[in-house]
Amino acid sequence: MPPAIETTDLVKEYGDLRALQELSLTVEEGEFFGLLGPNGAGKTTFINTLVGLVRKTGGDARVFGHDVEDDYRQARDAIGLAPQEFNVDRFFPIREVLEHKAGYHGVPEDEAAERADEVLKRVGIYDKRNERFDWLSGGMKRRLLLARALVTDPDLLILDEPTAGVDVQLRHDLWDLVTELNEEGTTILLTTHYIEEAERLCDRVAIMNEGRKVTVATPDDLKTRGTDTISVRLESQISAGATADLETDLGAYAHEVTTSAAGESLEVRVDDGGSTAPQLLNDLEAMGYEIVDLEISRTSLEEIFVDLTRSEDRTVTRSSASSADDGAEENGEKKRDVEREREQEGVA
Ligand SMILES: Nc1ncnc2c1ncn2[C@@H]1O[C@H](COP(=O)(O)OP(=O)(O)OP(=O)(O)O)[C@@H](O)[C@H]1O
Repeated sequence: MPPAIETTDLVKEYGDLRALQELSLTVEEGEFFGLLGPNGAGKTTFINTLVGLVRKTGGDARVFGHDVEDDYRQARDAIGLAPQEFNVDRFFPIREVLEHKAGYHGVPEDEAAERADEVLKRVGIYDKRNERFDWLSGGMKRRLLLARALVTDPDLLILDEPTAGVDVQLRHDLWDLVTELNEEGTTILLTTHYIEEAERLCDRVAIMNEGRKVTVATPDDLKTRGTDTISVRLESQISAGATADLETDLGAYAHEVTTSAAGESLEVRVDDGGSTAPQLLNDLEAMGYEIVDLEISRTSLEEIFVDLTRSEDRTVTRSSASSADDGAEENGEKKRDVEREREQEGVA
């Protein structure tokens, strides 16, 4: 079986802005895969390329082996997309919106009605089935986007920030539901700004920055890339002059030694706090310090993420020749994208 998603050297340019820069990424069938990156990293552009809302400038993109442009229909039919934006027809009851969506992807009428009811129950808004989109609360709208993504029974579910702005209860409901779907065999691609969400749900995550893949790893592997901090409280004070000596004496394993202003505690940054702490204790005692308390803290995934995507200049590569006209053209493309999406989603 080919991978659920396979891109090779994928490039997308909006005018002179390179939103995707030779991005090669593979998501295996059955994986729960996270896409992380700061605002503007290219996550939505990547997704939109897969679902045919954006035309790639270069490279290759396949979904279950189907080229996303040459075999658009097969690739698109395999995907259920819950986008970031609410792009739902506002004039029909939501049950009909789902029926239209299923019909658009070739599901016969009777079956479409059954599926619509089934997914409305599954996401917990069946009692709202005869209401229109605008009458739903924000959280219910998010549930509906998920229902619409599921109504075609997709092999690949793409969730673009599904829990942005939802309350804690709904976030947990959605987590449970997508975990269940993944356990049933659906491959999931999730973009999120909540590191905790990625850590909790994903088998692997790709971190993107400025259209490039920075790294791909399991959340656990990522965490091992961070450093630990050992905080030590001392009985006696460290004199101002002794701090430099400490740095030299502990230099074999300490990346950084910081002493408090009053000199009664210090923080030592090391690779692995657990295995280094006994050595540090010995060394400090040998120097004549008495230890009152010691605590080890790990770098959070969030800190590692910030570190990996730290950038002097947050803007994506854009030539200095960029003009106001280019901007208008890009906006035009954005508009065309939305129109195409509406067309494809069965909206007017
Ligand atoms: N249609 C468009 N026309 C011009 N530029 C665009 C268009 N769509 C996206 N961009 C630009 O491409 C870059 C990547 O945007 P994209 O929306 O893919 O990022 P993202 O990682 O999804 O960001 P966020 O986390 O804020 O949703 C940004 O600089 C954005 O301004």
